Parts: sequence; structure tokens; C-alpha cells
Amino acid sequence: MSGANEPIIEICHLHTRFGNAVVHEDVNLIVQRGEIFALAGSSGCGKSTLLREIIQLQQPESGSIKVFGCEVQGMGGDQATIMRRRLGVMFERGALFSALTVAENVGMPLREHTDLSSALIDEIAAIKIALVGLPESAGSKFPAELSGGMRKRAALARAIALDPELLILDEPTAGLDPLSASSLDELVRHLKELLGLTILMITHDLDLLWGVADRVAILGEGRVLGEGTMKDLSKSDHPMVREYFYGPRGRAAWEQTWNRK
Ligand SMILES: Nc1ncnc2c1ncn2[C@@H]1O[C@H](COP(=O)(O)OP(=O)(O)OP(=O)(O)O)[C@@H](O)[C@H]1O
Repeated sequence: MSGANEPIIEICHLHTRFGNAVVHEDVNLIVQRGEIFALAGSSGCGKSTLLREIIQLQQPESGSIKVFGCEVQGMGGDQATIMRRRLGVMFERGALFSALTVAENVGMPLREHTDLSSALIDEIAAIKIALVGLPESAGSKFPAELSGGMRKRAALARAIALDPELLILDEPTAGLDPLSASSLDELVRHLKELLGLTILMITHDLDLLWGVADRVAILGEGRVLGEGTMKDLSKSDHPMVREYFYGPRGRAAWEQTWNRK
């Protein structure tokens, strides 16, 4: 695995607007290999839009987005396919195909992107299902038969099906009860270590920010308002950043974190 200081995502002077509404005025950030980088910020500040731009589901107005050193805007054909193989995405609602079993869902990227035999795909799917802590029996179930936490794990298994270098998680713990959320936190950290992943995640979950993220960028007012470890950010003077730490939810998460240590 390469060392630190190898940018995996580089966003430079990104500007995005919908009609007259400017979402990103001038966003700049770098995600380094091997880190868990979280994007936080109030609702509507443009986190999901940024994620969609990184994975080419949306076009910014101007600026640059490089993933693995290559500009993604205008990237097409084989280069785009190769890039997509190197990254796994878990969407907020899991986005599993309801008519397919968990094993078929997890095997889907392998069917799309490789020439592996069905038997081998089934074997790899079973390994990924075990890796995310689901029982073997979950493979033959349909998404609707699983709990919310199990569905997130199944979506995670699918996101790592192709052994990505970069894993993008959109609100991984949204909608989970605190116990399931905290076991998912542990799983994310465990997978990062085990698979040598770089992880970019969008989250509002303060426990995830404090407990799992190596660095955090807080988006707001069309730009990155603050960036660093949660400890660094807790010293920021910016009122919107301070709200994260010294608003009621922020204080509770802070206290919980220090009590755990
Ligand atoms: N396709 C679109 N057309 C028009 N406006 C859009 C579109 N997508 C997003 N927006 C607007 O852009 C802004 C940013 O949306 P986005 O979903 O990126 O925010 P967010 O930070 O992810 O919010 P949340 O935390 O609530 O998910 C919002 O005001 C949203 O209404």
C-alpha cells in the first residue's frame, strides 16, 4: 500500500449552481490515500451534490475534480470504466435491487465488470457477505427481508465487491438505531484497516465524525469552512463550525467521546 500524501481525490475551485442558486462557490479539498475523510455540514450545503459530481452523476459549472490523479469531467469510455472499477459507492438508502437476493446484489458489480465464472462470483459474494458481518444465510434473502442495519451491511458488501481502493459512503448510519449505528462505525474502521481503503463519507452523525473520521471538512456558504481532525475543528472560530461542537448535539457527542477514551 502507498504511504500518506498521495491524493486520491483533489477538488479545486469547484463551482456548482442550479439555475440562480449557487451551491458550491469555491470548494477546495484533498482526500489522501488511506484516510477516512468525512464531509459534514448543514442540510442543503451541497454534500450529496459534491458526491454525485465525484462519481460523474452530475456536472459542476466549473473547477476541477481529480480522482486517482485523473480529471473526471469529460472522462468517458474505457477510462471512466476503469475508474469506476476502482471505487465502490454505498448510497444512503442502500440502493439494493429489491428483486435480487443479497448474494445476487453483491455479485452484480462482478458480473458487470469481470469475466469471472458464476461459481467464482458466488464464492466472492459469500466472502464479502461474511466480511461485513452478515450470516451466510443472509445471502439467499431479499433486501426486504433484512433489517435496516443488515441492508446497510449488504450495500457495503456490494460496494466492496470489486476490491475498490476508494470507498464512498453516503450517510452510512442514517436511519439506524444507536446500537446498529455504532456497530456499523466499527465495521467501517475495520474494513478500512483490513482492505487498506481510502474512505470518503458524507455524514451528519457526530459519533461517526468523532469516532471514525481521520479528517473532516465542514461545508457551508459554498465552501469548506473548516478542515482537519475533529479536535482541530473544535477550536475553529467560525460560527457554523462552532455550532457543530457547541450546539446541544455537538456537546453530547463530545462528552461521549471523551468518556469513551
Ligand atoms: N438536481 C437538482 N436541481 C435543483 N436543485 C438541486 C438539485 N440537486 C440539489 N439541489 C439543491 O442543491 C442544494 C444542495 O443539495 P444537496 O443534496 O447536495 O445538499 P446536502 O448537503 O447533501 O443536504 P442533506 O444533508 O440534507 O442531504 C439544495 O438546496 C438542493 O435543493
